[in-house]
Amino acid sequence: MEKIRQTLRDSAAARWTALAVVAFTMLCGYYLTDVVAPLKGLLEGKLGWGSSDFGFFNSAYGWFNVFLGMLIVGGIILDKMGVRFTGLMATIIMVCGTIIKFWAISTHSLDGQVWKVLWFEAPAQVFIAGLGFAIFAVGVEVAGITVSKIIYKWFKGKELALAMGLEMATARLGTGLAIATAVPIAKAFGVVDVSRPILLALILLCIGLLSFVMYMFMDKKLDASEVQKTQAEMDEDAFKISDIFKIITNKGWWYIAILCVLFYSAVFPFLKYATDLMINKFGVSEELAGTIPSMLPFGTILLTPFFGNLYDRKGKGATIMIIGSLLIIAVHALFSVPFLHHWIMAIILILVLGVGFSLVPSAMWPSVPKIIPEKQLGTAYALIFWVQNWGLMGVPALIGWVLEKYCITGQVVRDGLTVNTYNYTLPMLIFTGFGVLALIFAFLLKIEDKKKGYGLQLPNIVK
Ligand SMILES: N[C@@H](Cc1c[nH]cn1)C(=O)NCC(=O)O
Repeated sequence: MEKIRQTLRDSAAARWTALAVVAFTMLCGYYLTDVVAPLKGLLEGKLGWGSSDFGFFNSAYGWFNVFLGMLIVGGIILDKMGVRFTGLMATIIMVCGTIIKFWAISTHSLDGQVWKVLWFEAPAQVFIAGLGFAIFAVGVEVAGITVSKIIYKWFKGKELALAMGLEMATARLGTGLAIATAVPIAKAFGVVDVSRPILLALILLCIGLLSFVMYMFMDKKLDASEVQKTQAEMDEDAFKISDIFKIITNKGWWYIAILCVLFYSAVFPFLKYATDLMINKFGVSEELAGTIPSMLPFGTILLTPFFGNLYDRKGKGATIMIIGSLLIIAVHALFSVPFLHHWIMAIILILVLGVGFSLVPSAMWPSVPKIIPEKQLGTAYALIFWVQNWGLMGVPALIGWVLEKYCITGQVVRDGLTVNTYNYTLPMLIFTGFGVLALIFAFLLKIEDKKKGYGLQLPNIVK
């Protein structure tokens, strides 16, 4: 009988270690992604950033990813050059973008300057900080797709959804820590300094870069342990530009991509404003306001791998995405009800949102390899992230604009700084709308799965 060849991925210790190392890099990236969000009030009081400046800055996340197609370029590079080269480039880009962002927020040399670029007018500081954030975002998004491919490489036919869930859980620890610690760090030592949390994020990212370099050695070892492909097999597997056409003509892929942009538009942009919502609607103090939204990512840390494991073993991926979308709608609709303003209600809703935010991603990302072949996977993930980035770019800007135009209710003095107060009913109704549309696409995906037999309702583990 032929002996089954063992590779490094057959060693549980090796594959879980590889996962831990790359997940840590993502944690560092997610920390920086969200560290500025809880500082909205301090940025307004200390640096004079209005709600639309804040929204404009947050929209920078998608500037290069969307308009320059950097995510698509990153996906093609990933499929052509492999995970080691692409991941290293992505982490270096994250560090470079953060250096620019830190400089913009800590310097006084831009004070008093207002720039107009195309239709946008904002303080020079907002533009430069946005530029840094936009560069960082190219890095973190390409790192994200690279890590998805790395996980597939190590876990295909094994605990794929659990591994993806654990990676997301670790990354979200970064989001939770960012939301919970940004204001206390900015206010530490009795002097308010909004650049301090960004400096910490920069240090973390440098450690994340070292962590990825460590992974590169593991990846080399994995490749060496696998059966070497023949030239003909490599030519057959090589990514071709025509593969993009194959991906974008796949209806199932489109349903996942649209569900992704709608679902994430109801969550990540919400998190940017969640601290401010706690202060304005639920009357929580500025110091504690980040604690409640930070329960969202912390809650997902256990649940995302839990639902991933469930999907691995029992299947029902499409149904999981439908239930997750339903929860998101319920939570945002209840957040929009004006008389529900007790902080306990806020905690309950955030916890339920955490369940929804665990359900959809735990099933969505491991479902992509069921629809798209492995050689196109990097590009397929990149294209989904590209569609998603329209939402991550547009929705924060939209909410900032809506707040400033329709929702200002007055002004208060907090810690000696005069800031606006806001009514969040309209923004929360907008988030509810995204949830409703996401639900429709989750149903369409389930129908398409039934037609095409992708196996989204089947377990991932091959016995
Ligand atoms: N494309 C990323 C977006 C993101 C937001 N913050 C950091 N990255 C993504 O969707 N990642 C998957 C996830 O569920 O976190």
